[in-house]
Amino acid sequence: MSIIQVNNLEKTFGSERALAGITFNVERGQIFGLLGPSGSGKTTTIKVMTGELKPSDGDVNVNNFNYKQFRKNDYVSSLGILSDKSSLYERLTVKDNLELFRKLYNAPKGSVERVLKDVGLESEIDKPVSKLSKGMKQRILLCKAVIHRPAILFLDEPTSALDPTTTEKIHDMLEELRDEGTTILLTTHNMDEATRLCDNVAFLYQGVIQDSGAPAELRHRYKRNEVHITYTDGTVKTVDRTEENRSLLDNVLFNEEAVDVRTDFPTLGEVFKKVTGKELV
Ligand SMILES: Nc1ncnc2c1ncn2[C@@H]1O[C@H](COP(=O)(O)OP(=O)(O)OP(=O)(O)O)[C@@H](O)[C@H]1O
Repeated sequence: MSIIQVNNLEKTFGSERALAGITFNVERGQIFGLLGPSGSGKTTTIKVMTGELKPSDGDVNVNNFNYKQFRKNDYVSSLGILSDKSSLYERLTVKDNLELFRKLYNAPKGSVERVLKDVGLESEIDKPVSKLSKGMKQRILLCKAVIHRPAILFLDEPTSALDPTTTEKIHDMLEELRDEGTTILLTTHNMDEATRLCDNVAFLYQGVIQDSGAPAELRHRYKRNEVHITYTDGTVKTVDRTEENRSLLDNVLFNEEAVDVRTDFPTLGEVFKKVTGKELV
């Protein structure tokens, strides 16, 4: 059974309809990406799942808890959350910050050193948080979210506005967490991030899931039926992959007339634009 089940979830704020009845499931041990431009409803979805907001309609079950039980301690302690509201005590050291959360969640001694090692920041353990760079703080916030080894991790735009090296380190850590069995639900605008990390994604736009699937499957589903041939003299020809071009394509491959033969797989960003008519920015 799926660890996250969202059925016809609706959320309205007064006359504003943030979620217009969305349905999706996440399997245990997957990284699932909610992709959408600003205002599409990603944060609202996460806030419902973390118990911060109540659904206006529909049903949500996470890790065998119904949304009506999302305020229970057992539920809350099974989650790790990283959002733009997550914060650290600037004047305390990295160690003191993380020890506070370790004790709060009853995590074993040594957990602080373990998570810091995972994000490559063990040498910063005695520094006050105020002395760290933005990328380092984000990695410490991730440590805070996972110190108690939660079953499910909710990440609201975990790498937005971070440099490529920090982003890479965070991606490595998320993959390790998945390998250990953690289920991760993240939101992002970043299609490269989604393509690299996510087992499945849902395209959210105007409070509606417009399409969903594995990134490779979506790219395959929306591919153009064209083949680009680069011949040995440098000329490039584009032909449709149809029955009547079969012998031409066979010849190209068999006679080694071409230096490159490529089919056109759109990027996930191009697929998003095709589905919604909107750039994912
Ligand atoms: N507390 C609130 N009161 C009123 N409207 C809200 C509230 N929270 C969200 N909304 C509205 O719901 C819609 C979805 O917002 P949400 O924050 O979920 O989008 P998002 O996809 O996370 O965007 P971003 O990428 O900018 O964070 C927006 O139109 C927003 O204005």
